[in-house]
Amino acid sequence: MSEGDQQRQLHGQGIPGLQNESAGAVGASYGSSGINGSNGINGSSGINGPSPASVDISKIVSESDGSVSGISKNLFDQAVLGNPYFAAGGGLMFLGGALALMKSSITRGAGFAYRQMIVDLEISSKDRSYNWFLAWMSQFEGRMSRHLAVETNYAQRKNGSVETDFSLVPGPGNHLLKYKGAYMFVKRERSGKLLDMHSGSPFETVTLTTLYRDRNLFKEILNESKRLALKASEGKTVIYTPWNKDWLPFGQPRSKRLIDSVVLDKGIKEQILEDVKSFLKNGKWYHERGIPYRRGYLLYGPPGSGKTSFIQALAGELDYDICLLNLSEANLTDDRLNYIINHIPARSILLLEDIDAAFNQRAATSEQGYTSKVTFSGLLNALDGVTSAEEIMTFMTTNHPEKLDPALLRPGRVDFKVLIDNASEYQVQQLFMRFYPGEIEKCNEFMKKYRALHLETPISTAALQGLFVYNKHNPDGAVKMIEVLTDPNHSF
Ligand SMILES: Nc1ncnc2c1ncn2[C@@H]1O[C@H](COP(=O)(O)OP(=O)(O)OP(=O)(O)O)[C@@H](O)[C@H]1O
Repeated sequence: MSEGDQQRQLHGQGIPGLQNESAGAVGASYGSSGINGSNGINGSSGINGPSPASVDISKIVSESDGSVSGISKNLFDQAVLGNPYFAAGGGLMFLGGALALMKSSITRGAGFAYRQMIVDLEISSKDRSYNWFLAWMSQFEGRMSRHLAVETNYAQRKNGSVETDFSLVPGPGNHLLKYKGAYMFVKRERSGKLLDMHSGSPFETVTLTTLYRDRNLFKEILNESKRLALKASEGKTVIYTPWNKDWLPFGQPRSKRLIDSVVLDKGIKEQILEDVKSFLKNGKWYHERGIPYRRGYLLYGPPGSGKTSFIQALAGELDYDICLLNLSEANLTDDRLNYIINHIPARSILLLEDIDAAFNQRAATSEQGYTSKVTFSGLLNALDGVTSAEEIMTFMTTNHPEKLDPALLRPGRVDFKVLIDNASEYQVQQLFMRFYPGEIEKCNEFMKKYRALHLETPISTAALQGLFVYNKHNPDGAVKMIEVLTDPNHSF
C-alpha cells in the first residue's frame, strides 16, 4: 500500500470521532477529567458527548516512520493515552492499585514485624509441663485473670490424713501476666477432641505470647513450674499411669510408705533391697559388657501378703516413682505398650500387677469381644526391647505363678523371684509390736493364743492388720478377738 493510500484510508475509515475537534488536549486532560470534571463521565465530553480527543492524522503520519506499525503506535499513543477518559480511568486504576499495594504491604509488614517482635510458646495438655504451668500460674501473684477454673486436689498430709485443696487455675480464655517486668499474654484453649476417653478430659493448649526479646523467660517460667511441682511431690511417691503415649501422674503424689511399715518374713526384705541397690550401683558394669541395664523382679504369693505395699515402700526408700501398667487396659496395643515401656520417666519403677490375669482373662473372654490388643509376644518384645541408658526395674506381681508362661520367667525378663507368703509367726509378732509398741507381755499372750488356734489355713498379713486396726489402741481387744482370724469371711 502506497503512502497516499494509507493516508486516504486513515482519513476515510478512521476511528469515528478521531477527526472531530475536541477541547481536551492530552496535557490538560488529567487536570480537568475528574469524575465530575468537564471531560469526566458526567461532563460535557462524557461518554455520550462528542468525541473527546482530536487526533491530527497528518501529524501522526508525518511523525511516524511511515510503516503501518509505526503509524499504529503513534495512533495508539494519541488516541488511547491522549484520551482523557482513559487517562482518568488509568489514574483511578493506578491510585486503586497503589492503595491496594500499600494495604497489602502494610499487612505483610505488620505480619513480618509481628513475627520478628513477638514469640509464642504452645504447651499442650499432653505434655507434663502443662499441669505444672497451670499450678504455677495459680500461685503466681503477677497474673491478671478474669476466668478462673477450680481444680480440686486431695493432698495427703504428713500424718497420713487426706485433705481437700482447691486451687484456682486460669480457666479457658485470655489472661495476662507480668513476669520479671515482661508482659505475657496467656491463652488457654479447649479443643473438641478428647485427651482421655475414660475421664472425658478434653485436649487443651496454653499459648504464651511475649516480645521476642523476652523469649528466654519462657524457659525460666517452665523451670519454676517444674521446681514447684517437684517440691509438691518431695518426700512423696508419684504414681504414673499411661495416657496415650505418655505417662501422667495418677492423682496427687502420695506420702512415701516407710519400708519398716511392711513386715515380710525374716530376711526377705533385706534380700530384695540388697539386690536392687547392687543393680543400681552397677550401671557402668552393665554398659561395659553391653548388657541391657534392666532387671526384672517377680513377687508371687497369696492375696493380701504385702506384695504391692512392699513395692510402694521400696520406691519410697529409693526415692523412685512408680509407673503402674494395667495390661488388661482396653485400648492398649502391642505398639503402644512397646512405646510406653521404652519411655518411662526417670527414676521410676515399672509395675505390672496381676501379670497372669492379663492374658488368662483375654483367653476367657475373647469370644465376648474382649478388646485388649496386647499379645503375650507383644509383652515379651516390649520387655526385651527396653534400651534405655537409664536403669529399668520391672516389678511383676501374681497370685498364680503356676499360670505364667515359662517364656516370661526366663532370665533377662525375670531375674529375681521371691515368694511373699501368708503371715509367718515371725511376721505376726513383728506386726503386733509395730501396732502396740512396748507391749511385750500382751504380744506373748497373743502369740500363745495364736499357736493354740492351730489355724488350718494360714492367715494373711492383711487380715492381721485388719484386727489390729480395729483395736487401734487396745492390745487387749486384739488378744480377745483373735478367734475371728479363724473365720476367713470375717470382716471388721
Ligand atoms: N506384709 C505386710 N506388712 C504390712 N502390711 C501388709 C502386709 N501385707 C499386707 N499388708 C496390708 O494389707 C493390705 C493389702 O496389702 P497388699 O495390697 O500389699 O497385698 P498384695 O499382696 O499386693 O495383695 P494382692 O495379691 O491381692 O494384690 C495393705 O493395706 C497392706 O498395708
